[in-house]
Amino acid sequence: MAAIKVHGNPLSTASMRVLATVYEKEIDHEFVFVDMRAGEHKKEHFLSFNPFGQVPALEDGDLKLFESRAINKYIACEYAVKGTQLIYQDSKKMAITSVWMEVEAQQYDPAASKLGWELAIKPLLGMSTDTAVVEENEAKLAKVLDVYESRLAQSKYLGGDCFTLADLHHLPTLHYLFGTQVKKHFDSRPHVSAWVADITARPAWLKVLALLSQQ
Ligand SMILES: N[C@@H](CCC(=O)N[C@@H](CS)C(=O)NCC(=O)O)C(=O)O
Repeated sequence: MAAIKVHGNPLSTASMRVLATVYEKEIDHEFVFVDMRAGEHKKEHFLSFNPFGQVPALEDGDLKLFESRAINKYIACEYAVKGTQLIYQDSKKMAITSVWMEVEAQQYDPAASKLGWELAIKPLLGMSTDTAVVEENEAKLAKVLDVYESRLAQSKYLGGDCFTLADLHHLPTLHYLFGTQVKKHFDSRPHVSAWVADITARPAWLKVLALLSQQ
């Protein structure tokens, strides 16, 4: 029997974030497909994992978790000896990594997710893009990327010398944004551009993309 179960949908950015971690950690796992088109995430069974009715959720024995970033922190701690070390054992190094994990969640992701929705997802659904929302969030994202450019000029990865969850958490939104006009904001900043090329080429991430391409 698999060690853990990931309940999610490969098209969902938050599910992709957890899958990237599971692949980095090389953990035996079962992926339980949640059919969002059929509304499975709003039905009783899935609500027992996440009362907010959003994917992903994790089951590890008796433990049930939701919120992709919290799931990833748990996996990185619980399976510390397996696969890639996605967190630091040293508390000062980990504190710095935690700062950049918060930056991703609080500064980067709100703008990146809105842009992904407006420029990548809405066109797929035949909905029209709100250009005012795009303009506002492109400006917000550009400011965040200026900070990233300075940070990455001094540090190979956001959290420090090694690839950590602080980098990994960006991968799903990067995937959607790179098919849009927003790519230019990453390309025009040399350290950000080199960092994106590095983290998106990781074998674990390529496995997530392979799963996505089967959908
Ligand atoms: N902060 C949550 C966000 C989860 C989330 O927004 N999931 C989306 C898919 S990416 C979802 O389930 N949307 C359906 C809904 O909100 O009804 C996490 O990181 O896990």
